[in-house]
Amino acid sequence: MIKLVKNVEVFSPNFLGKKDILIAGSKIVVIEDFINVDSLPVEKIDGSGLIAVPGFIDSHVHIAGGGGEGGFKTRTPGIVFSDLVKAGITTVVGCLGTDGVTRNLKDLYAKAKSLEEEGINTYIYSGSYRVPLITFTGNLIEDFILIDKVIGAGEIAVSDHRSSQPSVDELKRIVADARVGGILSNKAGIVNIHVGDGKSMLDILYEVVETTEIPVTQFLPTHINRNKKLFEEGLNYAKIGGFVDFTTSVGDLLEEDLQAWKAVKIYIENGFENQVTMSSDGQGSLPKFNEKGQFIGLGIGKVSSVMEQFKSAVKNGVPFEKILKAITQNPAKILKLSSKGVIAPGKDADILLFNSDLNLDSVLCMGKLLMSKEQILVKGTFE
Ligand SMILES: CC(C)C[C@H](NC(=O)C[C@H](N)C(=O)O)C(=O)O
Ligand SMILES: [Zn+2]
Ligand SMILES: [Zn+2]
Repeated sequence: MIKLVKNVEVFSPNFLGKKDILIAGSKIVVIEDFINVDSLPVEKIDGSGLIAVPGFIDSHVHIAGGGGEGGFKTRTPGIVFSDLVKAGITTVVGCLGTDGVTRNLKDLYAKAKSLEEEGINTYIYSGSYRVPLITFTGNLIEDFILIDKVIGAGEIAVSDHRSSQPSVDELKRIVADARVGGILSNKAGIVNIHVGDGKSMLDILYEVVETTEIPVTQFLPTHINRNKKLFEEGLNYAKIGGFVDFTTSVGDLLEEDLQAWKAVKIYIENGFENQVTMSSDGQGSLPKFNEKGQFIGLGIGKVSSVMEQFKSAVKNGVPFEKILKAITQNPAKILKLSSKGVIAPGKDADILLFNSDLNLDSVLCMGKLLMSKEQILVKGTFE
């Protein structure tokens, strides 16, 4: 099927101006000021007054559910397909968290396949919080080579009372295997690190980088906006070239000024606009423990928070194309999703259309319309 998006302001994330975008199948093929296809059977989408941006990439979602830190009744449900569509998320990376026992990788894989059949792009991380890592094949390198959806390992917990207290040698082996697994399978081999509230913060990552040949870019540490000290330490980590991911779901758990959009703004002002990303921790639990380590309650991560933080950034004057990079081009590069994250000929047709008051009007994923004129066109199987 050929589609033509007419007369739309394009932020690729860089601003391209008012353009026509020709889509054939799942790919963007031509972007020009004016494309005339009157002789062809083309589905026209009127982009007048609308803004086109790349589909959002959420690098950290507990798509099959998570939680459990308050006992069985606090196990969270898996993600509902249209929640992702409404959040403008066209690519998601699924992960396991604290509970790597009742949650397992086969279930995570099956949920990723389910979401893919329902209409969005999905990938997964091998592993969970704990070391030794749970894997599909018993060997992380083999997971990369044999399981197409595996693009990384995580979320591996450090500096957290719920972690497995991994040694630096254990983490070295994991990141070494992820690197080689990624190289052999032409994938990112990224290691998604859950950083907790512990005082050791990013120390173990510095130690791995300082005592091996492995580049700091092999890691994607997340939750860096979870407390002020970690937020500050992340700036030093970015200075050595590290990537930093901020969690969008924690708004009500943090002091006001640690919301993801503000963290991104400050990192951009410090020159790290190509090293920052935002992810939702959707369907993950957001547990609270008191200073004695006692569980006092929990919330649930929401994928909608990516869209909320994006809008907050724009409303607070963060340049459109800069906050966009944090949820499109940057995660695409870090996750080595080379056909994603940018609106350009040859890239996948994952495109969001916003109207002038920044409400999501349409969602195209691999060239298929999932939402149009603010109406969901494609729902999940049981929605
Ligand atoms: C960033 C903070 C607020 C939330 C964060 N969530 C997870 O890591 C996921 C959760 N443990 C799960 O397994 O579902 C946390 O618990 O520290
Ligand atoms: Zn986490
Ligand atoms: Zn998580």
